[in-house]
Amino acid sequence: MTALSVNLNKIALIRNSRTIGIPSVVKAGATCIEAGAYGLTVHPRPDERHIRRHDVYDLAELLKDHPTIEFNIEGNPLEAGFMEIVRDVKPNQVTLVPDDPNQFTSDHGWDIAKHGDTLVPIIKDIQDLGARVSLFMDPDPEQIRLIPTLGVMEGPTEMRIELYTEPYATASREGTQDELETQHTSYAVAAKVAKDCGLGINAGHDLNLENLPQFLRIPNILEVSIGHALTADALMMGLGPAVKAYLEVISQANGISKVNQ
Ligand SMILES: CC(=O)[C@@H](O)[C@H](O)COP(=O)(O)O
Ligand SMILES: NCC(=O)COP(=O)(O)O
Repeated sequence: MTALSVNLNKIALIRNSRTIGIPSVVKAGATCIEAGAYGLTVHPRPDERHIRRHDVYDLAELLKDHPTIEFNIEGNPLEAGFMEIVRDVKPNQVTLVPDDPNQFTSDHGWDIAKHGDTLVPIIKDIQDLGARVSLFMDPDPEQIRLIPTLGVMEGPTEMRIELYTEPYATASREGTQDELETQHTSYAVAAKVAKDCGLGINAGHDLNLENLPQFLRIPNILEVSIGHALTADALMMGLGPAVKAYLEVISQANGISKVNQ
């Protein structure tokens, strides 16, 4: 069953637009847990435009009362302060994302050929903390095939990739049927290559209630992390009902994908 990790970035973004602390990121996290989310995701960016450093520690405190709920922290490990937060919090998963500090949003995966050697000691440090490492990747088989050559597959924790799904989501929203099928096929091929390399497969960015069913026909997607669209849906239906709506779509899609596996 594909796990749903709810990204709380946009709750924090709304919270930051006033100085009175609402909506509470911690209360939103608790609501997601109550609704059945498998995990919580945060992306503390250097400019703290949404998730602030204290949010990460506050959520870590909440999750001490919920030991089965996974905590996924995303970010660029080469940015100052990120690894300090990871070492302090020791999350279940760390998703490494090659974002520049002033990027509007995440919009590309790692170039393993160029940065793989730099990532190796970072990956090993994170694995030594007991956390799973997920590398944010474009659906590029050649790049994905380079990951096992880094010597990080034999560590104490599972190695995963997170497929950056914005191109698929954009094709689903505004592309032709051929463009959508082409994108979907590229992700299916990338997922197969990752599976054959022994990598676990996560996915995220611009996934929503409309584009998830088709995407999850790709087998072996272990986790989707969703925040922007889920928060928009929550403004209309409530956060708890929105989480439940995503869980329902995922469980139905998984039922379909089981047939294809
Ligand atoms: C890595 C990724 O695709 C998202 O998790 C990212 O956190 C989105 O960042 P913003 O919420 O700042 O757009
Ligand atoms: N890794 C993707 C994520 O956490 C949320 O992305 P989005 O749903 O906000 O686009």
